[in-house]
Amino acid sequence: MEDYDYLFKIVLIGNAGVGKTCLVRRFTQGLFPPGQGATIGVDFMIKTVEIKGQKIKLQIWDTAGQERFRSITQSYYRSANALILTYDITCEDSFRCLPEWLREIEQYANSKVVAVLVGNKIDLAERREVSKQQAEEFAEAQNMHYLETSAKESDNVEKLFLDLACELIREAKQNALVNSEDSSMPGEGKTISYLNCCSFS
Ligand SMILES: Nc1nc2c(ncn2[C@@H]2O[C@H](COP(=O)(O)OP(=O)(O)OP(=O)(O)O)[C@@H](O)[C@H]2O)c(=O)[nH]1
Repeated sequence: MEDYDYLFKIVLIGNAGVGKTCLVRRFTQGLFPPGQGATIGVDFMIKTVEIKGQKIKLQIWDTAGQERFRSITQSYYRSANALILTYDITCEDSFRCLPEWLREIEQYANSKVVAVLVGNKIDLAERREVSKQQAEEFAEAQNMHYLETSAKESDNVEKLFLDLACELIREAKQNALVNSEDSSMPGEGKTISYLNCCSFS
């Protein structure tokens, strides 16, 4: 028997050095690794969380941002339930590359994937190169949620993953509802109560 109610696959993508590995380590291990080296290919971690009495197993895939690993990392997009597209608020270049990453998502990910835009390193506010408003407008235009985080200070990191888990539960329930409507008898399977436990805003 499975020891969880839901299993979701979350993949982190974005330029090299924006802090993907640190976000994953902060969430899964509660630490900020000193002298974190570049990811080679893809790394993988699991964290089980409990939301409203349900056990949610999160499979978190941390991909290398370096261009030379792109063909390996792309192959992980397809089965992702969610993608966390990360940039560094102190590095405008990492923000300017976002359209390129969106093209990758369009090309390789499932069309139903839930995508979240994350601006990391807000502890370095004095070095900010991308305004929050700029990023919010970009995310809104792309129909994505947006959140700013600090893996170093642990700001919004739990919120990021837990809100995402809530969103994925909602999606899964909605899909189950649509599927059951396809095959249900009249009057059956028409209602569903959302968890409504958290939101990105
Ligand atoms: N100040 C600050 N530094 C951070 C934060 N997150 C990551 N860093 C630093 O940024 C550098 C890169 O972090 P990584 O987590 O390795 O970045 P990555 O996106 O996984 O990089 P690749 O594996 O090359 O794709 C490291 O020196 C981290 O210590 C943060 O929230 N604040």
